[in-house]
Amino acid sequence: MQQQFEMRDLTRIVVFAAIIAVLGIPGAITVPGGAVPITAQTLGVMLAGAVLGPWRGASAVLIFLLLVLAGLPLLSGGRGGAGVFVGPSAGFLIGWIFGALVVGAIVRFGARPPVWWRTALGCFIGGALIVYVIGVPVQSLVTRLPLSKTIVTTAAFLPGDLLKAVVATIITMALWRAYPRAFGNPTRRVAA
Ligand SMILES: O=C(O)CCCC[C@@H]1SC[C@@H]2NC(=O)N[C@@H]21
Repeated sequence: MQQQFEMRDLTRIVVFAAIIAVLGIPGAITVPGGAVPITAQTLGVMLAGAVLGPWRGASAVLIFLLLVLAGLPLLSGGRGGAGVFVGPSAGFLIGWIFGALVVGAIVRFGARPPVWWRTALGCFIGGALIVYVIGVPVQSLVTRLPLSKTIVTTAAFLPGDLLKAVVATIITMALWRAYPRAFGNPTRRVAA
């Protein structure tokens, strides 16, 4: 029964879709020579997977992206609409769905409570590497920049994405201690 989808799950999913949107408010950092910006929204993708688990986390990202597709200006810098899904960021945006899925799978592997090092590893592998694996080839195709050169521009994302994985880990561990219900159907509580 634990896997049953509840109304509260939908609420959690919508809350995390909103968190991803809010993280777009500070805007983006343009990478010199790169067509894809640095954005805090990947922190929201990591948190969605780490806190909600793979499927609910990916659903939060999917809802966010559907709202963007519908034209809501929810991407950093107030962008939205179908155009972003055929632009240089397209693969990264689709990669966010799989990224959240992988973050959640790694963090949730072996059940709860979340373990800090696996949370950090999951956030970095899912929230950064998996996103790059899908995003970089698409960026290369769209911009017609050789793959090797596109990979070089991707290095600019690494420091920020590492930092975001650390921040996502700290928030996830703190949230588990303070409010395990956020994770949905907690079966075990950690000692304070
Ligand atoms: O708003 C956009 O158009 C950008 C979406 C994709 C940004 C990618 S996701 C991985 C990497 N880390 C970042 O901070 N930016 C890129």
